[in-house]
Amino acid sequence: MEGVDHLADERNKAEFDVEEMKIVWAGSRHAFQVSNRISRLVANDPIFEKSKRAVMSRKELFKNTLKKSAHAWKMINELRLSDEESIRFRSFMDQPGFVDLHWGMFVPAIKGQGTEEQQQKWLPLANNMQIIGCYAQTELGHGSHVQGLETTATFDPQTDQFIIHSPTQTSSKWWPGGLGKVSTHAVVYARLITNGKDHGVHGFIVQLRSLDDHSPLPGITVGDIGMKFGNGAYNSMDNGFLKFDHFRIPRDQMLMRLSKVTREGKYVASDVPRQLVYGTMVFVRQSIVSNASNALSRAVCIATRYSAVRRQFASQNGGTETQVIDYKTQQNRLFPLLASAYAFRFVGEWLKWLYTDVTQRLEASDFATLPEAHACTAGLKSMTTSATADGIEECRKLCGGHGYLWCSGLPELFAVYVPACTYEGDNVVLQLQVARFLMKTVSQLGSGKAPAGTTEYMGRAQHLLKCRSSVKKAEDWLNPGMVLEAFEARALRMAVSCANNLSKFENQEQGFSELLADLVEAAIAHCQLIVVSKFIAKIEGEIKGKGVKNQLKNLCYIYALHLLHKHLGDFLSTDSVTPEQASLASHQLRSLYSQLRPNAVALVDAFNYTDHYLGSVLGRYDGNVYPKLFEEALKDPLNDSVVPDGYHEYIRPLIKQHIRSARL
Ligand SMILES: CCCCC/C=C/C(=O)SCCNC(=O)CCNC(=O)[C@H](O)C(C)(C)COP(=O)(O)OP(=O)(O)OC[C@H]1O[C@@H](n2cnc3c(N)ncnc32)[C@H](O)[C@@H]1OP(=O)(O)O
Ligand SMILES: Cc1cc2nc3c(=O)[nH]c(=O)nc-3n(C[C@H](O)[C@H](O)[C@H](O)COP(=O)(O)OP(=O)(O)OC[C@H]3O[C@@H](n4cnc5c(N)ncnc54)[C@H](O)[C@@H]3O)c2cc1C
Repeated sequence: MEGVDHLADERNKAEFDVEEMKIVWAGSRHAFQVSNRISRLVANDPIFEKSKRAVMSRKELFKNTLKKSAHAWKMINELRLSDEESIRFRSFMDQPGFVDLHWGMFVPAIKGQGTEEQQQKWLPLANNMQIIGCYAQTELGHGSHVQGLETTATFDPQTDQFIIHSPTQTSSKWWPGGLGKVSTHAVVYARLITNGKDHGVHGFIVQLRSLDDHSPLPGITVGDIGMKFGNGAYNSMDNGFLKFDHFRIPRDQMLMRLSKVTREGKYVASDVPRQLVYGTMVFVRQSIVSNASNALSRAVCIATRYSAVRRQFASQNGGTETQVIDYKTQQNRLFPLLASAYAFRFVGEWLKWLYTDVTQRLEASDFATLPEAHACTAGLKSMTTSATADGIEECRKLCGGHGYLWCSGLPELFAVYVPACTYEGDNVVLQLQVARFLMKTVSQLGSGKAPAGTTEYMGRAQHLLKCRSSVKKAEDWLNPGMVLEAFEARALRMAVSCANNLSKFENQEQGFSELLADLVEAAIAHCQLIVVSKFIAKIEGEIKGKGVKNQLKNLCYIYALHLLHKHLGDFLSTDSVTPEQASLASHQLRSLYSQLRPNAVALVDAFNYTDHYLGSVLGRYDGNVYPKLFEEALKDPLNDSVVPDGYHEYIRPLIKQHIRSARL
């Protein structure tokens, strides 16, 4: 029934102040107010309607994205939205497109790697969208191995220009978002060659298309790489290819904040670490962690509301059928995902802080925390995106058959989200960066250099390598110190075990490649410890609102104990817990599920998502699922006519043939 809240009973059960939880989720009262206002602004504008994406052709979808992006830009200007509001606006628009790369990578690359002069020249143009840019790093032959890029930028002292060239087919740029059909400019990563010497990969601002008629400039071959996974979904994005044929750019279009080429062609490296050329990726990886909590919370919101609406099988006393959310199996799959959404939110907040901190330090020429910032952004990007992609698919299954319907919102969410496990660094490749960092830290233990930041616990190796968990009863698993100690012992012991195994190899690189799988496991254990510890830090801080802290505590321990259960092999094999303690953890987890159950719907309401943003019949705020499923079905183009197109050509002849042969 229209106007009736089918989830009202669920909402009445909540034991906490949902409005205060909304503020905790948003990060601050101000952030909540911005999100709340902007999400409704987008939802109420018919231009941003998105339910027909699945039945649009690629060209229609692409044009629809252009239309939405242009309309969004007009509104952002007319309403004079701040940067923060504009970011929220684009995110609630919820349609991947070239603007994501323009604002998300092109502009940050110029800010991070351009000199003051270059910023003054290019940023006003980019900020007014008089030029549109993308980030062209990956090539057909190399994505992960950035040092293996083949595109060359050879300095020509005669003309004071760089000649950008794609010497092989595999050197063609391949994948950059926004490149295929829209971008007028790109930050292109190419091997810098001066006086015949290869100085490795550097960034260059390159104009690709005419600003008059949008045609590619002479020497540029550019286009879209074709359809990607899923209908609709990420196909709104024009991921592109790009080939250069001795294309010339002025010398001052090399991004020269980190190193320079003089008029004479002399390469001048500054004293900052060369890895800063990867700075844009660090920035984006950091933002991907918060995005993971957005995507996972959307899926969890849909699955939770629907699990409360959906009923299967009579209850034991023969009354109404059981809400599927009451099955312990459903809770065991759903509630850890709900907890993960909150966990990723808080670790994302912390990572943002870490990123801001390292940026300020770099500006003051303090590079000490750069390796940790790289390891944290890489590892947490990897861990949270993998868990989120798996979590969205789990939410689809939690919704049974209807989860497979496009209008559940879950197939598209999955299709759009899953490449996050690959872009901005393949998730395995990134964990190996964490592993390198951990191995280095372990090798320095005892050298007098105390590990700091997220590896501070390694400085307590003497204790952590020997200690036995003191958990004796199920409630002990609600003790933050005991939980942290188990996670620290597991992470440290896995890292030390890898380091010991590595030391058995004469050649460290060979040892590393033999032990890759174990190293990735150790890196994941370290990242999980970070997430657990940041969640615990959150619940130990000041939190307002009736019952809010209590709910967050439950979620925190569900997150931690579910991880313990899932990776029990690690915890047992490292002697970080005993089988008895593991069984107490499972007992505690079940109790936490029961405590969470009455609050489940309210906890997803706290995400404050509009029905527009959720884009799901199953996740509707009012829970009015069944009539709306029918409405959606009737909107399908196949239902435009009762007798389908093709009946006379293909169905009728079959049936008639059958009748004729039956008569024989
Ligand atoms: C808005 C969302 C839309 C998203 C659209 C998507 C966009 C993209 O996908 S853009 C392309 C993204 N591409 C990647 O992420 C490529 C992944 N590969 C890499 O980042 C690197 O090549 C690498 C980290 C895997 C390896 O780097 P490399 O220098 O070739 O090799 P080393 O292993 O020898 O590293 C040397 C040294 O530098 C440290 N390091 C590496 N990266 C960074 C960094 N970003 N910041 C700081 N330090 C870094 C590395 O750990 C090594 O340190 P040491 O062991 O101490 O020598
Ligand atoms: C949707 C999407 C958008 C993208 N947008 C952009 C963009 O805007 N700009 C841009 O420049 N790029 C972009 N990319 C490219 C992206 O960054 C790369 O695809 C990514 O970095 C992975 O590199 P790869 O494709 O070379 O994978 P590969 O490295 O070829 O990975 C293949 C397999 O090999 C494994 N592997 C590779 N190296 C190692 C190793 N050393 N040890 C162990 N295993 C290894 C990986 O784990 C993986 O299983 C995008 C990609 C996608 C899918």
